[in-house]
Amino acid sequence: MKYKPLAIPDVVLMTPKIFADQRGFFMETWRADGFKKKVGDYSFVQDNCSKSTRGILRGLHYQIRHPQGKLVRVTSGAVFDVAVDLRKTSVNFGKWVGVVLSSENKQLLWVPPGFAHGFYVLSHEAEFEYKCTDYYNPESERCIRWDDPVLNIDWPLFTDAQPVLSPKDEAGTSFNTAEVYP
Ligand SMILES: Cc1cn([C@H]2C[C@H](O)[C@@H](COP(=O)(O)OP(=O)(O)O[C@H]3O[C@H](C)C(=O)[C@H](O)[C@H]3O)O2)c(=O)[nH]c1=O
Repeated sequence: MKYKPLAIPDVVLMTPKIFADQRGFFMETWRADGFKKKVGDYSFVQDNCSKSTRGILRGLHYQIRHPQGKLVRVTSGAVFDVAVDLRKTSVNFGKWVGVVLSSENKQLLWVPPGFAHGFYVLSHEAEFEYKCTDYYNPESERCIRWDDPVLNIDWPLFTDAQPVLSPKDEAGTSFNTAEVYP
């Protein structure tokens, strides 16, 4: 497994070693020892999976209490995955990083607690799997709009349609009015 800190160094792009043979491939997608050494001492308590179709955008989500670290990957298709630093004391407060995650590149992204997370589906369909460091806590869920002008995220949008959002995401707040982490 290779671990590469991104422009916001707490966000880490992980590239598994792929063992390909005539049957297909094998890869280790996560090891506690390597993750603890290279990323940090986190425990995962919940695994999630979602499926979306082309042009769907989920996010930008975070839990203001019970903040979740997320180790995310795409098992089918491709998405543009975004993490936004919501830690007020961070030098990268309000900054974002984005990467393409796909079943082709098989990469994983570590999104630490303190970040908002979202993704935009680039392929016909995408299955998205992730491990979380805390449990789902709907009361503390918050959403910032994907198109917030201050965050100014450069989503690789299709020109033929606006992103498809859930009502919750349509009703997201602005970054300037969002609750953030101390
Ligand atoms: C997140 C979650 C949701 N749910 C239920 C609540 C709803 O009835 C249904 C769909 O939830 P939601 O529309 O919030 O799902 P997403 O839009 O995919 O939200 C997720 O997508 C973005 C990208 C994230 O980073 C978060 O993990 C999460 O907010 O699943 C659960 O039962 N447990 C959960 O952990």
